[in-house]
Amino acid sequence: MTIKKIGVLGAGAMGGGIAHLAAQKGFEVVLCDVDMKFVEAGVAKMTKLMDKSITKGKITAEDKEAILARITKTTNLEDFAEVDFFIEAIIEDLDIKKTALAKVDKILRPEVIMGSNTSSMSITALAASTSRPDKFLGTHFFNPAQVMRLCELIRGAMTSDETMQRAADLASALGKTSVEVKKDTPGFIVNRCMMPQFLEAIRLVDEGVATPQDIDTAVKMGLNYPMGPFELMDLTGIDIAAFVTDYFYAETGRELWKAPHALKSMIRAGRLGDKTGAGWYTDRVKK
Ligand SMILES: NC(=O)c1ccc[n+]([C@@H]2O[C@H](COP(=O)([O-])OP(=O)(O)OC[C@H]3O[C@@H](n4cnc5c(N)ncnc54)[C@H](O)[C@@H]3O)[C@@H](O)[C@H]2O)c1
Repeated sequence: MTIKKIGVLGAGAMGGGIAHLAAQKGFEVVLCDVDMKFVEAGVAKMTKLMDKSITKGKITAEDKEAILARITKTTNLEDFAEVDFFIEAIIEDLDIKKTALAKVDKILRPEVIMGSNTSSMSITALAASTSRPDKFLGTHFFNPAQVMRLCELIRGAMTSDETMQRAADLASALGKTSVEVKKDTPGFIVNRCMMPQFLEAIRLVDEGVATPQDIDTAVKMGLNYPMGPFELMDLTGIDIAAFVTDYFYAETGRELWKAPHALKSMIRAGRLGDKTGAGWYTDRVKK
């Protein structure tokens, strides 16, 4: 089956980005959320981004109209009946995801592959809520999906080789480099590599070795990273970092993943990063 139409459930930061990317690449898209206002907000965000691209001469007004025309906006799951590939990008809650996936599974044609954009949950557990665990995998895009080059493809316990190959082909058609995560492990590859760096950086602060600012400077200048760990945590959310490390600890019991004191203090103080106006830094968000 040739993939022409992609279904995306959840029109937030990731679902909206994936829908935009797919429509840019010439796919028809069905974008669904619980309320039309969320779908409209997702489309408004892509429209704003495309208006900027027009100003910069990267795309034309006709390109923008063609991209938007490829997106069907809906709150009705039945509209997924004709899609050739499905991606779930809703809230990071296992029960809510499982309930939604079970409903969508009944609507999709039997041969259609289902991907989840979860950043942490077990692909095997999500797949078990459907009748097609062999045709279910993790399709982990990064934020913003239109820009970031990677897509992690995660095997659940039952995912078939054919499903992995077809998902890799789709990722490539979407302009992404994909990597195969052979086992359904917490954090997959990227978050598993990134979290120890966050935690070690926080421990350096706890030990009084250096300030967040100096650690960021050291990492950027010494390792040639585009951002330091504290800047990146402020951008992506300190609560997310805490959630992820608590989840890793609960799943593995390894001391390595125990949240350091300074991380807990930030959460208790309600300093969650840019979204709350302050995090490790107080001057990143423009008033
Ligand atoms: N934000 C990131 O940086 C990032 C990066 C990679 C992966 N992820 C993962 O992607 C997924 C989506 O994250 P996000 O940041 O886009 O979240 P978000 O909060 O921006 O958007 C989630 C959307 O899902 C909708 N939704 C919730 N329940 C629904 C349901 N039952 N049916 C239909 N729509 C529903 C919400 O209304 C909302 O519009 C999560 O699993 C998250 O862990 C996020």
